[in-house]
Amino acid sequence: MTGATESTPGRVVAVVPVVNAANALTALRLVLVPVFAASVIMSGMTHAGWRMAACLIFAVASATDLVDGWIARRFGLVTSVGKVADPIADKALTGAALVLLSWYDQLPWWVTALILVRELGITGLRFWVIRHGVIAASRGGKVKTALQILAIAWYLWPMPAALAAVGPWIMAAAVLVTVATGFDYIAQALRLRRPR
Ligand SMILES: O=P(O)(O)OC[C@H](O)CO
Repeated sequence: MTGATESTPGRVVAVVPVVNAANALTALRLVLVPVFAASVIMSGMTHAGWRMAACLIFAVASATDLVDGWIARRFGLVTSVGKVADPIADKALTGAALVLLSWYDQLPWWVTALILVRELGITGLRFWVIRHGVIAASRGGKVKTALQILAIAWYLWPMPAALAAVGPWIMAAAVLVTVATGFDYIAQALRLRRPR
């Protein structure tokens, strides 16, 4: 699909189509969430084969997070819809994974609750300031998502106890960055809402 070009007196504004490859990958990530959840449920976190399948689906869905951002920047397909939808798709995927891990007693509920409160709160914050500007994912936000993905994949993949014991440490790092970047976004939102 090609982008249209819109002219206004004195300036030319390129209009990027909302239906583009980058946003399609974001949508694919959302579609993979129930497929991933079904495979975790099939595993009951006890069946090694289903756990591996769940982990691989989770990895593919997470990889779309890297690729959609790269495509959007490389081919000039950055849209406001994409900037808002991308973090929402990430949160749907990691949120589903965290809830399922807690449901199957792999992760304390307070960890899942803390991360979900931050993720849903920041999504709400993005809509609260949307009239003033878009809060795009920051570098810290991307590090946070990468840590969450690594930690979740670690919990999902069946492995010997000595290796599995590393998982909580990765999750602890993810929690710290999740909270710290949450405060950073709050500061950004307050700056955007400040009367000029
Ligand atoms: O920390 P957030 O809410 O900006 O989310 C970051 C995104 O998940 C990165 O793709």
